[in-house]
Amino acid sequence: MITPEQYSEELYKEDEALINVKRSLAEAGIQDVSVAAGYGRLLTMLVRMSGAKAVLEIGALGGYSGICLARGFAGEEGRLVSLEISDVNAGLASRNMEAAGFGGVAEYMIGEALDSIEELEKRGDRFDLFFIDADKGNYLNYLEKAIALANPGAIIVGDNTLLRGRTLNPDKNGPSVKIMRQFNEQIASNPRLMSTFLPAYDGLALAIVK
Ligand SMILES: C[S@@+](CC[C@H](N)C(=O)[O-])C[C@H]1O[C@@H](n2cnc3c(N)ncnc32)[C@H](O)[C@@H]1O
Repeated sequence: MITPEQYSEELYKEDEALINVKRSLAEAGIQDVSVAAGYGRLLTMLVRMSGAKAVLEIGALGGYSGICLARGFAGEEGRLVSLEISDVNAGLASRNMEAAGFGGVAEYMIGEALDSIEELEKRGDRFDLFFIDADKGNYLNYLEKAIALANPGAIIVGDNTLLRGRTLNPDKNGPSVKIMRQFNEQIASNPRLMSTFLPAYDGLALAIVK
């Protein structure tokens, strides 16, 4: 028997641009922790369905999710700001975005994401969709900042909310696990959010800022 995730991936094969991201990560010796294929497709659909024009991605890696997000923009109006601590990763993501036909769509801000967010706050930038996918220890901070930078009705997506099962395991209580549980609880109970939790792959939190 195959898993539901494998079945989904049989139905929807990754295309050349996304395969290229994976190939480039392997060639650079960088661990591939790109968003799962099915959730990448979901990101495209969320951007398209919501009509988001300004998207903030926290964690670029090789540009897999960046391509998925940019694919959701209808026409040429969309703008992606991507926060990445590694200049090597940001360079790779930028090249892969360009190869996928999205050159110039993304602005990469290199450094600690929280510092870059401070800069965005100073610039007065606001966003329609957030994809949180960087260091797990800052997920609660990223959630707080996303709510602060959200346009009304903005979508917040958080990846890896199950931490490969550690979130569910009462014997696992490391700092990232504790923060991820708090993040999931905040997403579920914050009165400013309408939300749900998708348990496929490594878990995905999905919320709308009311
Ligand atoms: C899970 S990967 C992102 C995957 C990417 N969103 C995708 O699906 O293609 C996490 C990325 O966050 C970056 N990162 C980790 N800590 C960070 C921080 N404090 N500030 C900014 N970026 C960070 C890592 O360098 C890595 O590239």
